[in-house]
Amino acid sequence: MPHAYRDHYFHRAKKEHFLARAVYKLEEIQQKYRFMKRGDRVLDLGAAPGSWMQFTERVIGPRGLLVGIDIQPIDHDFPDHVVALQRDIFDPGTVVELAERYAPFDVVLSDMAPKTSGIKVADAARSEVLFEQALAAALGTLRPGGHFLAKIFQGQDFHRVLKQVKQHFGWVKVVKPDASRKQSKEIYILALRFKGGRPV
Ligand SMILES: C[S@@+](CC[C@H](N)C(=O)[O-])C[C@H]1O[C@@H](n2cnc3c(N)ncnc32)[C@H](O)[C@@H]1O
Repeated sequence: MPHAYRDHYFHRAKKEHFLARAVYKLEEIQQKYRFMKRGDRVLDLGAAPGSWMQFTERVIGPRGLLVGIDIQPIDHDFPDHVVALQRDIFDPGTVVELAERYAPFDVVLSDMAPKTSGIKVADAARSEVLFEQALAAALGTLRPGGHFLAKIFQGQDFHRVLKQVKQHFGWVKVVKPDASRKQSKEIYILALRFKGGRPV
């Protein structure tokens, strides 16, 4: 990581033994909206290296279930109620496996991000595709009344994507946590109260 990015949150994550500074974005959203509860079943997409998993595992406790997936390996020792899988969300078998083996989920999280090229329009377009894939996974695995939180880089298609989310959830809010770098185009869409299932 370039030295310039080693900010307050980076050092805090090291000190508090979190695998990434990203944890503070989820912590902030959870503290404000309390959308995850003890005993929940949670799916975390784009979970490597695993800081959201570390945080979520503590929120849901041993009676919950956490499934984290990433194309990269998730190399961390988690307790028994946590499953870490190396999978590509674009592989059609991934959502089928999640739906058949682990659904229904109370909450679907996605912090998935493309490898950035520095070309803002291209990076936003790839992030929007990842977001739509996360939304499809959520629609196929959430229980009615469940919640969805996902990252997206704001680009040309942002409002179309937001409209799509609003069709499926009772309450939707765009959130920019303090821990998200100001210069970054990333924001999170928090969508509560899934209106109902659709087959995978
Ligand atoms: C910002 S990182 C996630 C950090 C994570 N939330 C944490 O707290 O440790 C974004 C992740 O999205 C993953 N990702 C990107 N494309 C993916 C895909 N097609 N399928 C699954 N994961 C993907 C990347 O491998 C990367 O690990």
